[in-house]
Amino acid sequence: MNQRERRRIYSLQNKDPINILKSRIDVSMDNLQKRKTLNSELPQLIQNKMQMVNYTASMQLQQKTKYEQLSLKILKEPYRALNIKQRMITNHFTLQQKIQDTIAYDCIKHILSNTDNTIIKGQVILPVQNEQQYTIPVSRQGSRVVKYDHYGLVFGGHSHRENIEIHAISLLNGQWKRKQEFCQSQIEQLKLRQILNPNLRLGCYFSLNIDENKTIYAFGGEKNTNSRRTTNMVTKISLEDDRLEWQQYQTSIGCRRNHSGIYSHNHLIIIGGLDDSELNTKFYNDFQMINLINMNCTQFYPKFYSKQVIQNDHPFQLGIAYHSATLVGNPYLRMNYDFTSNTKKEEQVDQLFTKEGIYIFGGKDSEDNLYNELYQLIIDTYPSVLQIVETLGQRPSGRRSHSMNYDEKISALLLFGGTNEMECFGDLHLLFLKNYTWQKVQLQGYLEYPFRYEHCSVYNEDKLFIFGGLSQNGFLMYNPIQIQIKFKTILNIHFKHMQINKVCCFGAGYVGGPTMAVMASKCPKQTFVVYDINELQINKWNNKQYPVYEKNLDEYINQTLDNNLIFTCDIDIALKDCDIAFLAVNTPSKKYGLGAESSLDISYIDSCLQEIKKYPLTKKLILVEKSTVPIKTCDYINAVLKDKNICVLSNPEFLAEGTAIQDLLNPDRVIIGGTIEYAQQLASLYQQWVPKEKIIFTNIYSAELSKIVANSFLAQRVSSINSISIICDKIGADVNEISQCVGSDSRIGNKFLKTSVGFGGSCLKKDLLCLIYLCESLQLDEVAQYWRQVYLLNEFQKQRFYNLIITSMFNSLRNKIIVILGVTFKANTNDTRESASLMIIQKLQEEQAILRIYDPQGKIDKLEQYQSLDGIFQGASAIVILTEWEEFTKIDYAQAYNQMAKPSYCFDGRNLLQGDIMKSLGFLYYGLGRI
Ligand SMILES: NC(=O)c1ccc[n+]([C@@H]2O[C@H](COP(=O)([O-])OP(=O)(O)OC[C@H]3O[C@@H](n4cnc5c(N)ncnc54)[C@H](O)[C@@H]3O)[C@@H](O)[C@H]2O)c1
Ligand SMILES: O=c1ccn([C@@H]2O[C@H](COP(=O)(O)OP(=O)(O)O[C@H]3O[C@H](CO)[C@@H](O)[C@H](O)[C@H]3O)[C@@H](O)[C@H]2O)c(=O)[nH]1
Repeated sequence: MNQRERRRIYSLQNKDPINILKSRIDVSMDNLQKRKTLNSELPQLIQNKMQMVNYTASMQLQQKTKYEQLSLKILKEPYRALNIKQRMITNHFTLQQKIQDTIAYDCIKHILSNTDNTIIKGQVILPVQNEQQYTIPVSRQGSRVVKYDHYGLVFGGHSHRENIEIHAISLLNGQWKRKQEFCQSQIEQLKLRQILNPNLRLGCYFSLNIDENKTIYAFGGEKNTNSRRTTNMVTKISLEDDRLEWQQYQTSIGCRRNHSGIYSHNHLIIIGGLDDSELNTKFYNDFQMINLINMNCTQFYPKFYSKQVIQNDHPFQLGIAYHSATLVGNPYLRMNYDFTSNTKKEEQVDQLFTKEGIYIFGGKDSEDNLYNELYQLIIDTYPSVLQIVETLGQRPSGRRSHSMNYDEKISALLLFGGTNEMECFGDLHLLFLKNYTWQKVQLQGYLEYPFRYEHCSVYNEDKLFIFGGLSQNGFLMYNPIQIQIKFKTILNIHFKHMQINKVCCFGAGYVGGPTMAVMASKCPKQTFVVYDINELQINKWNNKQYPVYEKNLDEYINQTLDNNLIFTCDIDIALKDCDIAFLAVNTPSKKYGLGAESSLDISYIDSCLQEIKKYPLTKKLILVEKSTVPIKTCDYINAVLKDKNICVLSNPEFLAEGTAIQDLLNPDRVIIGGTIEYAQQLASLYQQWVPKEKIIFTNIYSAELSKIVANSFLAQRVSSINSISIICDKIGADVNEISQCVGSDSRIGNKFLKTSVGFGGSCLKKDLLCLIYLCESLQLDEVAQYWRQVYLLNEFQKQRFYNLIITSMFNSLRNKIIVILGVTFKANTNDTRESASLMIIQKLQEEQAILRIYDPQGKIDKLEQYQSLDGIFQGASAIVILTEWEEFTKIDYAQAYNQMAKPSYCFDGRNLLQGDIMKSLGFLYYGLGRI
């Protein structure tokens, strides 16, 4: 670890976190004040904008003469050279007016129309590098990169050694260039020159730019790794084939590093930075311009505006360093554009100019306060202007040593990584200049790699390449990463919340009832009608004797029933003037014919379609598949109802029984597949309580398939852990411990790793079988076999459990009393469909055992059950636990043991009890996969 690194870590360790936190809170409070205007005080904001327009107009008059004398003095020399100064000035003023109008218009347009429905995803990729063939640079911090054709040229940086060479990373595939390729001659020559002249070298924390002639300019930074002194030199490197140059020039501005340097029009604009070569660290707050033709330097003093009001204080009073600055726009465009010829084009150019300038974000001052405003420095006005940009959306938190790029195609700034001293960021944010809205990119893939600061990055097409930097722990980052950005949906259709007035639902079962109750409570302005052909079922709902047992269901029914929630058997009440109809009827495994026991039976869906077909619809009906259906059921619905004015969407339900209300209130995601215009209409309901980013729009087949796949994955996890329980039984390991160890890996996760007597329920098995059937019908035999094994293992686990009971009891169960605890397929539901207990009870009956069955909620048809646990253990030989009801953990097993026949067995099909305690009480205890 070098001295600087030690100093850095020391300073991190010795920072008073409370003070840091306090200053951060101060900054946030301040921002909160500033930002309050955005939504609530819109008219005021617009007024401000208009005042600004008027103000600018009067300023323009006053300044016109001065402007004519002084305009373009610094940056506009090339304009003068082309003798178009006069035209530029005139146009500039009309332009200024338009800019202000555009800003005001943009702002109103955005807030009123809410068009930012783009989901932006970023795939984090680690490009595979071949060390044999490629020149891979050593890890480093503080290096810089510029774009050169399809390469990022990486210069300098600080690591355990001097980094004077240039590396090229392909911006197409993120691979370092082959040794034999890429301007080998230039690099070799540069190296040679550096060796000949050791003063010509690049250190780190400098700024790097490339001009239109492919000449690279570096300014400032540390001279080299050893001395680590700052410099004020400009290094100029020409990479043109036959004009290779490597020159250095002294400038008159202060030596510095961690400044920002931006190339524009033969000038370098330098902002801030710091110099710690001497004992006292000096933070700069100046704006300097280096003329790259004659190396003359000029300091300039922008007028500072905040909220369109001129400020007396300089925003960077205490200096600014470790920030990022990025140029937006291209002054050449304006120079060559004929404003008189084409008004349409003129508008486009105006749009661009509105956003032009150098954008500055982040960094810190000499007292370690972080900046988190976005500043725009407009350099081509006189005087130049520095203003705080009022942005919408979630602005990135204050940070330093991040990186910022600009992409012209999407007109957005891309801000990545950095640190706030307490944490290191791995996030990517986009600021769309179209509407000044920040949007955070949802990253996927190698999520542990992005976190870094003091890195460098370059953007090309839709990929951000990131190299070097330090990790949270201050270690150098080795892996270069690439983030591929995908824009999921850019929607310009506006939500019209009030367009949906009435919603109906076919099916008042486990899904239909709770789903409509929650929807009705969250969407009080819409009416929800639940329709079922089963009158008994409807009566139960209307009399609050719910046919389903779900925690908190009562609360939602009480809130809504007879207000905006109706249960009925009358199809007219359901379909009259209805906007959206959910199909939430049962789709069990088919019991007959082709695909029997595998394919899903959609005859109940079919019966709904027949009802709809008969009904005289008066307006367009959005028909939503809420039931789990076989793939392409949507095509079938369209075929059946082809003469009706309908649109089909797929919106599968992911609630699990026992936690239905919670799942409906906070779904992990809401998937809506189908025509986007109608999907939006449905989304407008969900948006009343589900965060926008959780609503995923897909194509309709993807939505249908994703439901079947999700349940198959869940089944696969249960079978996986159950298969391990079998191994554990053989070798004496404990499957609960394995679940804990394996589930602690965040990639694997700890859910759905509880071993059991086998998964049950109306969904997992039937949906898994539906996937198997799909594979078979597509003649994908290997894939079908893979999934079938998940199903077979589940059957085996049930069989294994009743074999365990029978063999442990010496195959002699006849007339023995066996207590069955639990018949539901899991706890907290009254549902017994496909419950493992059904099979086990049947097998024990075949052994002629006397069964005493108890379940707090579940009831199996035609089977006598105990209403409570009273007297249930008297004279029994065994207890068999089949459902993980909490009530079963609270039984006094010592007392139960005393009442039971001896030997007393306990077969725990859920690993619910503590085996050693049960054994110490005298039980012959058998769990799954545990000693
Ligand atoms: N139960 C769950 O936890 C769950 C979760 C997610 C998805 N799903 C899926 O949702 C669908 C419904 O499941 P469920 O558990 O609510 O079923 P369910 O059996 O509890 O309820 C279905 C209801 O539909 C009614 N019905 C049948 N034909 C009808 C018709 N033509 N018109 C009106 N009503 C009719 C039945 O009478 C019944 O009350 C299934 O496809 C299932 O796979 C279920
Ligand atoms: O670690 C575990 C988790 C579950 N199970 C068993 O797996 C079965 C299914 O459980 P669960 O998925 O919680 O219940 P369901 O209500 O059937 O819900 C599933 O099926 C629904 C209907 O499609 C989906 O909406 C849900 O997302 C999906 O979890 C039950 O027998 C559980 O006891 C285990 O054995 N071990």
